[in-house]
Amino acid sequence: LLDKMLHKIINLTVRDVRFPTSLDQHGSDAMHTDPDYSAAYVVLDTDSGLTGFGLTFTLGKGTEIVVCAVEALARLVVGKCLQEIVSDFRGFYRLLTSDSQMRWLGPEKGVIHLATAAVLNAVWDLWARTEGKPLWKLLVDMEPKQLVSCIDFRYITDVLTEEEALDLLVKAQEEDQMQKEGYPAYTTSCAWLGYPDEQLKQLCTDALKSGWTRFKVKVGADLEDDVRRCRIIRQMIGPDNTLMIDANQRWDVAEAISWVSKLAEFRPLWIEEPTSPDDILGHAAISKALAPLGIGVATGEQCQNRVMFKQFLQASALQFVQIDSCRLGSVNENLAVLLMAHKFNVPVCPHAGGVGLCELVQHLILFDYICVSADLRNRMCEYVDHLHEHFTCPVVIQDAHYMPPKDPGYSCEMLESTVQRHQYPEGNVWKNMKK
Ligand SMILES: C[C@H](O)[C@@H](O)[C@@H](O)[C@H](O)C(=O)O
Ligand SMILES: [Mg+2]
Repeated sequence: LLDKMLHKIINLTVRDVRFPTSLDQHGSDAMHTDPDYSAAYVVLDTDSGLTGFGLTFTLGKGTEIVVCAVEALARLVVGKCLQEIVSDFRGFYRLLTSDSQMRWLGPEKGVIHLATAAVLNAVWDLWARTEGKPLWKLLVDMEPKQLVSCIDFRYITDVLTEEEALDLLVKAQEEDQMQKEGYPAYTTSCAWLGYPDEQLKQLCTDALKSGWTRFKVKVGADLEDDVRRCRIIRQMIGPDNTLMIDANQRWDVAEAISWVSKLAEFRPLWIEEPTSPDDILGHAAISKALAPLGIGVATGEQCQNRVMFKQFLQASALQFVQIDSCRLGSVNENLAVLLMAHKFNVPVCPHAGGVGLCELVQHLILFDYICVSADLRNRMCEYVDHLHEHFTCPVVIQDAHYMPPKDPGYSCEMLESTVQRHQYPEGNVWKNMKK
């Protein structure tokens, strides 16, 4: 093992891979009306022959900018051996995020942070493959001291110190239960905003048949539509199943409160991204106003970094933390957020879907359950039923639960044939399309 750890990363390639999901309105919401699910897809080659795969998620246009940012980070990775990186992973995270010239592009936000996520996801994948374990298991088996040494505590020590983090990590006990039952999931696949009612009904019927009990509906563009769609879905799923609604940042604060109040009769568990993802105090006001209605606020898929999450938690501005495997600085930064959420006693319900997000984030939420939260109340991981067939180790869903992945790595290796066909703009899928 040590031998493999000593081998060097000799090459980084990054490709722009896009799927024309907007043609069928998959993934559409009140702000993103024509998303083409895409990825900046990173491959790390080593001189041992082992390969690491990573990605970050985008909506189509602009992926080429993320690709450029990854290329700009490549020199910080190529030439290093894995041992050198993981023996001081905090240092390496800092190197990527705090490069004295490049940090001006962020810091730790926007395109440069998406690029950091893609690169670090590939490094974690490489590490897990080197150890021959799925990433979640690598984390579960790791000594707490080493785990905590991967986290950059800069800017969060006022709420979480390294010593506290060590205390929060519980001994792994519930692994067997996860192997047997899996981690509970909810589906967003039935009710994208661009789907007509007939399609929504059909998908909902199918989902109920397959055992789904928790459903998310897109809202926010037109109140009358929202009322009609929420009514349909609440009637179909019955009073005991769970409903969530997602506005994707469409409203101002007062508008969010009045709009959601009008949907309260459908008893949503949460309203997701009611307003600007940067407006912490706005979210706090919305949380306060909606609490008496029994509706929580969820956010995180566009929360820039651990510092923002810290303030959301400090301000009681969210009741559900939605970590994202490709928005934050990979596993390193997500570990910090999982631990802070636990300290504040706020459940983590990861954002997934897109392309590869389910494959990635399942590892993080399994770790969260086994080593941090040991709790399933009000907890579930998002699931979206698109594009899994393009991965070499796609997620396994059984009875609306994520079954723990068994293959070594972080599960985001794509089929090479997929990458070639979907590469933008030269792949066959795009060559003949007017886009
Ligand atoms: C553009 C995307 O599909 C979003 O609508 C999606 O991530 C969504 O917010 C979600 O929560 O799944
Ligand atoms: Mg969302």
